[in-house]
Parts: sequence; C-alpha cells; structure tokens
Amino acid sequence: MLWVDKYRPRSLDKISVHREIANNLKNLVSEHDCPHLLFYGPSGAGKKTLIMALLKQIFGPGAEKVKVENKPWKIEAGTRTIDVELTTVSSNHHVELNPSDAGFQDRYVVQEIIKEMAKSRPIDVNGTKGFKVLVLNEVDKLSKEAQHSLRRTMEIYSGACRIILCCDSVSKVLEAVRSRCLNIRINSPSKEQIVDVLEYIAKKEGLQLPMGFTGRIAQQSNRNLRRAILCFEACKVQQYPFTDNQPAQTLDWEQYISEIASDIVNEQSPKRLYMVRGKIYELLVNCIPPEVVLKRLLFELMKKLDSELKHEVCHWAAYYEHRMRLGQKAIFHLEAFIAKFMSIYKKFLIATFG
Ligand SMILES: Nc1ncnc2c1ncn2[C@@H]1O[C@H](COP(=O)(O)OP(=O)(O)OP(=O)(O)O)[C@@H](O)[C@H]1O
Repeated sequence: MLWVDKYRPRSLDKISVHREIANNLKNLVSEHDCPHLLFYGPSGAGKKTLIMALLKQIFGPGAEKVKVENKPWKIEAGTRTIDVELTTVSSNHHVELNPSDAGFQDRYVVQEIIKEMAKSRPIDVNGTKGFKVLVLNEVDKLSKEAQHSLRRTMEIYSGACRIILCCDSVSKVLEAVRSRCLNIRINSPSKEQIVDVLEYIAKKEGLQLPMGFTGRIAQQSNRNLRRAILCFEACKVQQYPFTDNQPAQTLDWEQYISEIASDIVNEQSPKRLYMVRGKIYELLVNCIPPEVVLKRLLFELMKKLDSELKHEVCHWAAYYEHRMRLGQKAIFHLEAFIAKFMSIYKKFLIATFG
C-alpha cells in the first residue's frame, strides 16, 4: 500500500493537520445536526480525508466497508434514452460519485440518478429513520443546469439525505448551492505541518533522516500534502539511506511537461507542433487530466517568458481552458493553445530581433 493511503488518518481524532476543523465537525455530529456541507480548497489539502473521517464519526466503522461499482444507467429524457456510465463508491450509509464524469449529460445524472438515491431513506432495526449521505466530488465542474437541479434536490430531500459536496474552487459553484450548505474551507497545510507529517511517517517506517531533507520535500511540494508524501516515498525507493544532498524527486509528468515547454519555446513550426502533439497524447493516455496539463504547461512557460508576453499568454490559456470545458476532445484545445502560443512567441521574436 502506498504511504498516502497507509498513513491517511481514518478518524477525526487522529487528524493532526486540520485539528480545529476536525473538532468542529465532531461537535456538529454530536449535536445530531448535520447540514449539507461543502468542502473546498486546493488539491492535496486533505478534503477527502476529512470527509471519510466525518462519515466514520457519523456511522461508525460501517462507513469504511465500501464497494466500488461501475454502473450503466438508462435515463429517459423526453423521446430519447440516454446511456450514462458512472463509478460509485458506496457503503450501507453513503454513496460517493463524481457526476461531472457524465460530461455535458451531467444534468440528467443530477435530475434522475442523484434524485433517486436521495429519495430512499434507510431505516435501522429499531425502525428509526436515518439519513443517507451523498458525497459528490468535483461539483465545481458541473454545468449550471446540473447545479440548479442539485439545488432543488438539496431542498426537497433534505429530510432523507445529507449532501456533502467537494471541490477545488468554490467560485465555480452557484451561490444558490453554496448558500444551502455549511461551507468549510480546507487550506493547504503549512510547510511546517507537512514536515511534521513526513517525520511521523519516517518514525513509523524506522527511517533515518538527514538534516533539512523533509524541509526540502515540503518546499518542493507546493504545500500539497499528497505530493509531498508521494515524493518522500519515491526518494526512499530511489535511494536509502538518504544522503545529505539527495534531491527531492520531481514527478515524471511534470518533468515531461517542462520538456514540452522547452520544445515549443525553442522552435515554432508545424513540424514541432506535430511532435508536441504526440507528447500531449502520451500524457493524456497516462491519465494526466487535460486541465492539469494546460495549467502546468502555462506554469512552465511563464518561467521562460518576458514579462510583456505573460499577460497575453495567460489570457489565451484561460480562453482555451474555457473552450476545453465546453468541448469534448481536450487534445484539440491543448494543441490550439500551443499553436497560438507559437504564433505569439514567433511574432514577438521577429519584432524584437528582426
Ligand atoms: N490530517 C492529515 N494528516 C496526515 N495526512 C493527511 C491528512 N490529511 C490528508 N493527509 C494525506 O494527504 C493525502 C491527500 O489528502 P486528500 O486526498 O484528503 O486531499 P484532497 O484535498 O481531497 O485532494 P484532491 O482534491 O486532490 O482529491 C492523503 O492521502 C493523506 O495521506
């Protein structure tokens, strides 16, 4: 088992990084008054960990006995039938799913599937009516229509179910949805907190740490706890005992995108564009999400650009990110951004150096 899973705290009592939030959640549950919740914050900050620990606090160890299912659904929408396939993770008490996986059909997922799930109310052996929890990930990626439907479901079925929403950016969630939830911001852990978690893991694994090694990993992780733990484990696999000047591993795909950025800054031609397309395909087939590729590529390009170009390149990155969300084939939009960048950069070079 990877360390990120092995050392993920399983209960609210064991959570060290977001101690205060964990305590508040515990109080919320003990008062038997759990509203709909919206967890938001950057990737790798610890949102899912808190949600899973919260479910365990509400339902006990039963919440951890989950099964993963890949279910096909048939939805009647007027005269036509829509086929949707979704992966759900469920226990007897909760169902977790990612409705935005259905792409532009997300509205039907919310209107039909989530509504069906929210309707059924569990009854325990004593005949007491409980409530079911629906955990919906990446709600910021849902279309506006889907979010409006979600708002209605939240209102109508609030007696039978509680909805826990999870997303990176709350600004993309409709105000109407936000206002029906208790919003909980999960900040990225500080560098010191990341160092503490890494030292705890090292102690449990019986590892000797050179001075400042965990600090270097924390620094490079960009305050992403998951990335820090993964990087720490990669360093251990690469070389143990650790040496004083051992570099913190960068992730392969980040290295690869850095190469792509160098490729397009060094040459702007159809031949180079064709070559880069192959590399982008490589990233996509290895399940690196297209938005992450675009964001990282922009980050790498920013390091290499003159300040007068930065604004324009950012503008076009945002433009193509938006188009990517509207469309289906991410590769078209990634390639279009790269072609646009090449054209802007070439014009700049000609204007500056002739
Ligand atoms: N309080 C904590 N103490 C120790 N480790 C933690 C804590 N919270 C999270 N982690 C570690 O960080 C990793 C990432 O956390 P988690 O999956 O909860 O982040 P997330 O915010 O949901 O990320 P994403 O939005 O990318 O899914 C976990 O696998 C776990 O190992």
